[in-house]
Amino acid sequence: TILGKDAVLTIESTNYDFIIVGGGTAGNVVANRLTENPQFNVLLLEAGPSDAGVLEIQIPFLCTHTTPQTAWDWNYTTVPQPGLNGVAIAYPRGHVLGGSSSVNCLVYTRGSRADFDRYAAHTGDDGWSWNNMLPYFKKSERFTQPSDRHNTTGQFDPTVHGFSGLNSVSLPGAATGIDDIFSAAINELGSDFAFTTDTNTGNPLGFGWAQAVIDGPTASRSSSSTGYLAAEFLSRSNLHVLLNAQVSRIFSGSLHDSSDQSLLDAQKEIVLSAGSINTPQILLNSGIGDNATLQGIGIDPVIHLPAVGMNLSDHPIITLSWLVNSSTTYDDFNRNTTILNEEIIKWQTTREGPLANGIAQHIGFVRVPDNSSIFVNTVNPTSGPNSPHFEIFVSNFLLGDTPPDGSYLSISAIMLTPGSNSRGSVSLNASLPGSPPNPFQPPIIDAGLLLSATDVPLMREAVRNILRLASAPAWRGYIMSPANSSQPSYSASDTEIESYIRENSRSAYHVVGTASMSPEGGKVGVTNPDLTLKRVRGVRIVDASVLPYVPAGHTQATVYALAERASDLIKDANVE
Ligand SMILES: Cc1cc2nc3c(=O)[nH]c(=O)nc-3n(C[C@H](O)[C@H](O)[C@H](O)COP(=O)(O)OP(=O)(O)OC[C@H]3O[C@@H](n4cnc5c(N)ncnc54)[C@H](O)[C@@H]3O)c2cc1C
Repeated sequence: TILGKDAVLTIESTNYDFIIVGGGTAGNVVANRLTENPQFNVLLLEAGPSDAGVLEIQIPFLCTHTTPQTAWDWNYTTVPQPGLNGVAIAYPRGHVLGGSSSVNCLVYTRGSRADFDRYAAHTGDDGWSWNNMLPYFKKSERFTQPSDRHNTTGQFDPTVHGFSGLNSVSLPGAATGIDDIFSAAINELGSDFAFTTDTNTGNPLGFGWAQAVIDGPTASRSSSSTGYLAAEFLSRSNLHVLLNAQVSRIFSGSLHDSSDQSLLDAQKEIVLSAGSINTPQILLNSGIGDNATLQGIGIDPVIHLPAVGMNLSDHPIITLSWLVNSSTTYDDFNRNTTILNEEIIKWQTTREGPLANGIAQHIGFVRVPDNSSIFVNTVNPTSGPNSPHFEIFVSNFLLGDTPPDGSYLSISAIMLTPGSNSRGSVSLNASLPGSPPNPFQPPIIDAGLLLSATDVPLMREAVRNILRLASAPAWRGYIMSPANSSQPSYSASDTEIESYIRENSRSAYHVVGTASMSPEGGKVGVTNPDLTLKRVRGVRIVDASVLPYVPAGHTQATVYALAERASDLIKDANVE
């Protein structure tokens, strides 16, 4: 059942075993898995509206139209970022059923084996190791034929994928004019650019076809809502979904003074799945955080957990673009509504065509050698052997503000291994001295980007690799000139590249770590390895905020797998 906001009073009169806060990527997985047990009565509370029928969400290529500053975005902005020349950046998060899985850019990457072995070592729980998490990646995944039904033999490794899960994944669903050129370019370059069949095996190094959370047969975005809350699950009598319902705090306490607020009880557990920004916000508003800081802003401390909202970790991204000699790039879809509308009609009638593609056709992962001068006086921030330092992906259009004319190629790099000083935070905005913050106001967000000694050198290495890729002979006659005169050239100095990086890097929106897990009994951290909130009974956190380090890849696949394991942990802990 999905209930509108008016249903609050009905909700109050009902007895729930579990209340899940946040119908996003992780929350919907948990809602689905817990309600497999007909004995469990589950309420899922989502602050945002329904995703039903929203074309911008459904059509893969329109993913860049879903944020920032839309009705499906929390529309957050960070504080000025010292690492980005003092600029405050947009910091989107999904505010809609499906959460960020309804608005993200669909790229499906899992990170490296070493990332998960580091989570296991960090928590002392081998359940988080790659070998133990691979079954959960597979459980969540349904690898589908791409929408153009092309032969995918040799384009992915079926042994590491799942084929009967609830989150659809596929290879690009429409060929583009750059596919053959890209293949020729990586053949010409070899070494770091060598072809790899699949970057999701746990050893991502190399370049290959990009996978995305697109359901091939319907050419549509697969989100936690389309998969885990499909009609067959919503019809379960023990699953109740309340939309437009924003949770202010957990634990009983006074309401905020408005008639449309309610107190709800969970008999077994509250599961916080509000994401890396809102989960710590709810905890802090509930008096769970650093005692002195909470007192300072007029909140009565309940549990002293200083790590709440700290340790925020994220990936910086940089894009270089070129004007190209082509009439088949996707730029027109982003600047001409007549052309876009024609394509939308084609997509609706055939479930094929360019709009079935996401933002990346090709992807690759590069590791900087251990003996690089970057690491002479600093710790190598890699999670372990064979783990990449940066990712490169290729787009058949200008990723960014579309110029009024011209056809473009963009190559972007994400620096995957922020150093230990690159940590931001989520804190509360105490607007009026002496009165507690309004829990419905946005928190203060610091993304902590590009603050460590290794960050810019690794970004610079990534930019040099983009330039190497773009200068492969295969692109001759295709790439014409840089799209932007400030873009560094192949012969640019380190200083020139650094200034481009500081000026143009933005977030890849892979924020984690603000309610990190740590060993049982550990003094730092927010949750135990089984994701229970430290020093509290009956509260668990299941979302990206529990990851103590950002994985070396886009984060949604990790969140799906994490939520699948968390569901098993919750079920095991609540056997009658
Ligand atoms: C624009 C963008 C692009 C991205 N691109 C990619 C990509 O291409 N590939 C990739 O792998 N990852 C990508 N990511 C990251 C990825 O989507 C996230 O890491 C992941 O979805 C986070 O899942 P989550 O469950 O932690 O949080 P979310 O999915 O954000 O879910 C949190 C949910 O809780 C709800 N909520 C929050 N506060 C409250 C409250 N107080 N009361 C009730 N409900 C509340 C929210 O509305 C939301 O629905 C992107 C993210 C963004 C924002």
